[in-house]
Amino acid sequence: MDFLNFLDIGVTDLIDILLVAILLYYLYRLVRGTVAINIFLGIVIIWAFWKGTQLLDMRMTASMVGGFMQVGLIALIIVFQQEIRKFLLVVGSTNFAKKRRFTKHFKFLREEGVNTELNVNALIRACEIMGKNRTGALLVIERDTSLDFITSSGDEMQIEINQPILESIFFKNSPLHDGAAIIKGNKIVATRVILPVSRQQNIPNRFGLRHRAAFGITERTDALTLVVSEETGSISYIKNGEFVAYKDMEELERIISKDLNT
Ligand SMILES: Nc1ncnc2c1ncn2[C@@H]1O[C@H](COP(=O)(O)OP(=O)(O)OP(=O)(O)O)[C@@H](O)[C@H]1O
Repeated sequence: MDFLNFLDIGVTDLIDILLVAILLYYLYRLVRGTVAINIFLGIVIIWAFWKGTQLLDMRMTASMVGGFMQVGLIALIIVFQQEIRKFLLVVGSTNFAKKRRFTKHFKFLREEGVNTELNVNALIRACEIMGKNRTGALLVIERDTSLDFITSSGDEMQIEINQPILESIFFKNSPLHDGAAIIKGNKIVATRVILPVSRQQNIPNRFGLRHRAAFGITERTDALTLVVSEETGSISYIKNGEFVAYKDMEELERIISKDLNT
């Protein structure tokens, strides 16, 4: 029963399997909810098939699929270019000082004097009023990936969030209304920020640059965005380069609060 040799498993093999499982899980989290998930699943299936043919010593099939897998590596880098970028950006710019679970044990890492809890209710109420008044708005909420690399394109500031402040920033005649506002903790840290625009083909044409900019930043980072349409007054919640569906404002508030705590 030579082919069952692979069942002879040691401690290092177990650690090896565990590490691969963790890596696959994080890869899955990165591509979850995007079109890349289908490509990712396809690759996992082909890889499992390849390993299966190798274990069963089916040499011809294994060498054919193996050849495909080797070329596939280059294709993979091209196909997952966005996700690899996002992954490296997340690894390179993670705000460890903001990680709640982390800072719970290491108080010295907390930002001094900063109320890090975002007032989601004020944010939602402001969006609701702006929607009713047909005031366009683009709000980007920072999570673990630092957004410092884009805030410099706008006007940096430190304003505690409340409903009237948000409304006055995006008021049509306000000098600050253009572009995006960046939210960090419970503060607006920049306004008039220019975001990278998404080149996704499947965004319907009725959505213009404001929405494309929201898609763009959430494709590249783990930020959350709220877009109030000037044209229709509708409020879109965009995360991971996708619209997130919600029934009413109460549900939206719950979803955002949950997303901020995971
Ligand atoms: N790259 C960008 N980064 C940040 N804000 C942007 C960007 N591009 C456009 N905007 C904002 O979007 C506004 C233009 O919105 P546009 O009408 O093209 O978008 P839309 O998605 O159709 O939104 P609406 O439904 O409000 O009309 C600009 O005035 C500007 O404030």
